[in-house]
Amino acid sequence: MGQLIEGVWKDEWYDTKAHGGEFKRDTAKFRNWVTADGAAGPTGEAGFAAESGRYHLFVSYACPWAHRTLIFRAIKGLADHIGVSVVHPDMLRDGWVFDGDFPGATGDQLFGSRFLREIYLRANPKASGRVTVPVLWDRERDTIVSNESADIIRMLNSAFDRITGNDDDYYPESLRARIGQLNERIYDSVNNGVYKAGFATSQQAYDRAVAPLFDSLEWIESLLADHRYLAGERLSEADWRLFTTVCRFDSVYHTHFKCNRKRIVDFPNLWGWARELYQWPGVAATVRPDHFVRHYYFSHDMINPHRILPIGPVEDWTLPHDRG
Ligand SMILES: N[C@@H](CCC(=O)N[C@@H](CS)C(=O)NCC(=O)O)C(=O)O
Repeated sequence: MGQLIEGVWKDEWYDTKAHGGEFKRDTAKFRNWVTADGAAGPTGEAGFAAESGRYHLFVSYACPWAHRTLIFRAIKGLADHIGVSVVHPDMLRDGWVFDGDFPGATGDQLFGSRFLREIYLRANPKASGRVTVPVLWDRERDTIVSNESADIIRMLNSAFDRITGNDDDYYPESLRARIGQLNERIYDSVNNGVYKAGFATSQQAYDRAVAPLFDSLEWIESLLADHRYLAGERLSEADWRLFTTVCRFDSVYHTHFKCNRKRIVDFPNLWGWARELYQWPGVAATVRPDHFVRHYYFSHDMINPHRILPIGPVEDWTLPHDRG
């Protein structure tokens, strides 16, 4: 675990001391957009046109942010157009590595690198900052398009539609304002909230994270009592962004990050909604408990010093979801 400083790897854990024991997530540094015609997107440079075979994703099956991009690749019919390299689930002194000795870890399919940081240094030999997944790589310009999952899923939602013929829209114009409101609260209190609770190094920082987390889960439970999906009757980006945290919750966050006031299975609407999304065509194959259980319990030895992986829980995600 570490970061790049002016192109040099420094092995260090998150600095929570600077913020009263609180974990602060870094902002992503590469923020270009793939667009249908290569015009510039909301941030970054122009020149990244959607083309089959041109782009590649570097991901971890363990990571909820990377998981979003794998889901969009699956549900938007992009598997034949965007390649994938999957890192090893253990993230230790060297950060993410490409060892292939774990089922589903593919190694670096483009360059045969050992470390993910080599991909960042290829894009910018003087790169500084955390070396995170997901990374969307451009094989033509030999650089990183983006390392921000929130942006990558919006690109995958629409930029390749002419190539795939799949125009399913998870960010429709009419729901954008509502999706924005949902994302804001859910990102801060749930997606990132579990990390703020789990990485807290003071009681106060933990308390400040865990109360809003469960308030938000109760609020989501009530939304899902009245509507099939978060933004109403239509499945949207907001649902997929929440799903990647929810599918890790009972097996990882509940125990390892001490988010244990309740489990997902204790919220009937949320649990049914989660099973429906899990059962959505193409999605189950992107959910890899073997990677996420191993990653969290093994990599974070400051939380779990003996690196013992837990036996449970046993939950059946294939049960009928009863949401239709
Ligand atoms: N803003 C990024 C966050 C990605 C992120 O933090 N990924 C984690 C894995 S879950 C990571 O790679 N962490 C490595 C590190 O912080 O050194 C996104 O959503 O794409």
